[in-house]
Amino acid sequence: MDLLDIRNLTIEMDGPHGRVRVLDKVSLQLKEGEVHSLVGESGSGKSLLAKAVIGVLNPLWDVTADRLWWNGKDLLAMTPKQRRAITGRDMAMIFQDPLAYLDPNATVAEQITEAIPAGDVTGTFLHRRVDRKTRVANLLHRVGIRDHDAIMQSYPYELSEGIAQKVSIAIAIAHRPKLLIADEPTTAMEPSTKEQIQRLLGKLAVSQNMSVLLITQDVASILPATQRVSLLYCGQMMEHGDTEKVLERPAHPYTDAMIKMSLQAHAELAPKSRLPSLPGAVPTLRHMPIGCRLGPRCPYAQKQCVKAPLVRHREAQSYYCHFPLNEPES
Ligand SMILES: Nc1ncnc2c1ncn2[C@@H]1O[C@H](COP(=O)(O)OP(=O)(O)OP(=O)(O)O)[C@@H](O)[C@H]1O
Repeated sequence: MDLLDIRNLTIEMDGPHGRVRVLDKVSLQLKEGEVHSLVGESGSGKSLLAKAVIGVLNPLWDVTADRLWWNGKDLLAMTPKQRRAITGRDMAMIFQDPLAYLDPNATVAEQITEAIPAGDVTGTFLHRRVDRKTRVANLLHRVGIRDHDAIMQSYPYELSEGIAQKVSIAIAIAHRPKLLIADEPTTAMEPSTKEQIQRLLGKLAVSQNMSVLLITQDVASILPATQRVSLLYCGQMMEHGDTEKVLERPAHPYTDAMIKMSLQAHAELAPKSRLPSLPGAVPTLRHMPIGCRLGPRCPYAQKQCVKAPLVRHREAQSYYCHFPLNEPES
């Protein structure tokens, strides 16, 4: 059974110019212990999808789904209190700018201690104090911080960006969540730190049997750890599947373009060379194309694309496209 099972999730909201559909029948499944990357350009709906999972969407928006299940339970049928209980116990989230989320006035040790569930620490006052300190040290060790004595006493402003993100991960995993949502956790970091954090998330997924939903705009940045990948464009799912398969033989023109853009961005570009991006611009919410929303920008689009494509499968890949690329020769 999937830990998270989302089928045809749609989110609509009323804006000044009428009703807009910000997520359009999006499906995504997440298994226990899997690192799953959710990739898409800015405004594609990645954060909204994450917010729908943790249940913090504006209550005035219309949220419908054939299925929004957590561990076999229907999240949409729950009361806000029941959902908060599940989110608080089973889920955690980290963000792009860890320093903005850490308390500037408390030491690392104080902040991690606060995140350790009270029931985990028992015994006499003295015993609890020693136990807490050991647990904090263990958590720092688990996120790859060796010099934990010095880091424990530090305030956030004394930490490098990479260490601060590791501390925020230590805080997030202190209550042993089943799902960690990492919303662009390495976006502004330098490449070596980026890779360290990505590998750490991959290692933690295995050692804690924790699923990670890794949200990013850059398809190349997911490589070190992720097993499955989903690509969102303008609130529609374009393709998802086994990361290696999807990146080696993308079926959707959007995936293909994202991979090429990313590879070029990471390569040494000759001066004045053009990035191979899609023509045109991302449409605004008011002017969403009908059918496949990539249509007007897609080099392979034909008349048929004004009808939203149904999901199609090949091996460990699923995609939503009438004219897929890299079809196996028959
Ligand atoms: N509170 C809101 N009110 C109105 N529109 C919103 C709101 N939150 C998000 N949107 C719109 O929904 C769409 C998806 O937004 P979302 O934040 O999920 O994108 P994203 O893929 O996470 O982008 P980024 O990578 O920039 O964070 C965008 O067009 C955004 O303008």
